[in-house]
Amino acid sequence: MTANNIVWHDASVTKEERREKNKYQSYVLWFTGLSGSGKSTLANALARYLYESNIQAYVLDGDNIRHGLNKDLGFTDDDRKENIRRIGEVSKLFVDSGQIVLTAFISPFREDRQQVKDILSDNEFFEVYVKCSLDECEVRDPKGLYKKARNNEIKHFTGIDSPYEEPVNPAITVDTESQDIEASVKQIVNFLLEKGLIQN
Ligand SMILES: Nc1ncnc2c1ncn2[C@@H]1O[C@H](COP(=O)(O)OS(=O)(=O)O)[C@@H](OP(=O)(O)O)[C@H]1O
Ligand SMILES: Nc1ncnc2c1ncn2[C@@H]1O[C@H](COP(=O)(O)OP(=O)(O)O)[C@@H](O)[C@H]1O
Repeated sequence: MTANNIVWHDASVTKEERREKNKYQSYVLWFTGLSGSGKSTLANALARYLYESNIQAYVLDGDNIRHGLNKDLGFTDDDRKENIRRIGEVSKLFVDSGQIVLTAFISPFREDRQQVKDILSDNEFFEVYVKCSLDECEVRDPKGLYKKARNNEIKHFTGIDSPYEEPVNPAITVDTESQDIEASVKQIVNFLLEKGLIQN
């Protein structure tokens, strides 16, 4: 059921004022990739780098959000869609509050990622494709989930019996098979500097 009789209330402090005071823009870096590709590792390494540069960034991570806000959702296509829709809305609130948001969700469907982009303004959504082959992710298997999926102990596992749609035109592609964590963080930081999304 949808609610009636609700009226938007304008905020007394605007997004632009918050950005002005912070001295940096607010936006979403949307990390997407297979389980084990390195989304959480890179988002957290970048958050640490930004924090030490006096820039507030907050990581929203699939595993963590599924313990709370989205604990009612599983891994069917519809549940993943709803997962990403909610995270998109939460990210939008963070951006409105002047924060940089680093999201680390598999977000396997192009359409769902596009929908998040569509609810944000220009220069508020940057897709970061964390590229890593399924073979390498299976070797890493940091949580032992691929092993379980191969043994049929987990159904609908991304890359095994559930699809992953690669980004078509991501803002950044970090190849975590050919470069180390530090090099990927540097690549993203360089992108942010070039775009004027952070200052030196
Ligand atoms: N069936 C299945 N498929 C994929 N992943 C699974 C599954 N079951 C549990 N997990 C664990 O949940 C993490 C993915 O959650 P996400 O919210 O990022 O997934 S999605 O965006 O809704 O597809 C994922 O975390 P990451 O490894 O960090 O990606 C897994 O640890
Ligand atoms: N070059 C690399 N870049 C990122 N992670 C790497 C790299 N090489 C090895 N790893 C390891 O791969 C694992 C990736 O796990 P994680 O960050 O949880 O991935 P995801 O969030 O995509 O599931 C971590 O254990 C990390 O240390």
